[in-house]
Amino acid sequence: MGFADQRFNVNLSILFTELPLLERPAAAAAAGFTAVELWWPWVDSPTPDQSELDALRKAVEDAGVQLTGLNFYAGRLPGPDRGALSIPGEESERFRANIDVAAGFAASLGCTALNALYGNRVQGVDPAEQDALALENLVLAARAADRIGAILLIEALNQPESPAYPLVSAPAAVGVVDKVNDTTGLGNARFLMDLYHLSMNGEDLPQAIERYAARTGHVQIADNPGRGAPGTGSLPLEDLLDQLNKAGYDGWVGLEYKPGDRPSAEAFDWLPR
Ligand SMILES: O=C(O)C(=O)CO
Repeated sequence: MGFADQRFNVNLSILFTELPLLERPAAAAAAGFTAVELWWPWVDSPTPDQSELDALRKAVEDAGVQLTGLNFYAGRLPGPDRGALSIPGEESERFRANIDVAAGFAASLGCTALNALYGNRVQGVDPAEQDALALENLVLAARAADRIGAILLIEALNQPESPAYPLVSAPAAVGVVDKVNDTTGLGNARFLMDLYHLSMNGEDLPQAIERYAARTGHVQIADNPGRGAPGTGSLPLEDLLDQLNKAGYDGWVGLEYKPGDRPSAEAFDWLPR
């Protein structure tokens, strides 16, 4: 086993961002990838014009790549926000308005994984109120995902870079996964295991894999320190992915790292060809 045995997809919201959005799918294809994933690309709009959705769909189709993952609207990301679904008021409404738009767009491209970022804590708002709202919205999202045959992903981020985000450990995110599944009875909520975020939180990665591989619906990687390509830091990513495979995870592994001081197309030299 090793990197050559993994199915990697490129995250087009962190790699190839030097290119306009509509050029990124073709750039990923030119770099040899068959699959891509995206954060919600319209940070100011949960409900963009149909023409914008159509243009992105065409760019993905024309490039001949599969969209394997899509984040729901998450506020300004990149930027200070980390999701909208637990933020009372306008942001929650924007998330709700986005649910069917994101699910419809995913379905139109055969994408079967939707990632719902939880949202930051808001000063002056009771965390219990935010958690209750989050559960309501995640249930709506899980049902929408189920209607298109998709899973709903819930991700742990890292505390140093996302200090107001409450899900900063694998157990915290998996706890939410379990609550959503218990409420819907659908079983389609899954953990998004981002090894970079977990390592930034100081988690024991082999132990997290052993405990949570069976509830993991998607994996993302970057090296640590630096959130760069594998080999630029000190994480034993090849071994960790092997361990995930042995534990039964055979899904996509998202490359969600920064290319560094080079064009993204040159940031894949660690990959065996
Ligand atoms: O914000 C991040 O780092 C993410 O991984 C979003 O999916």
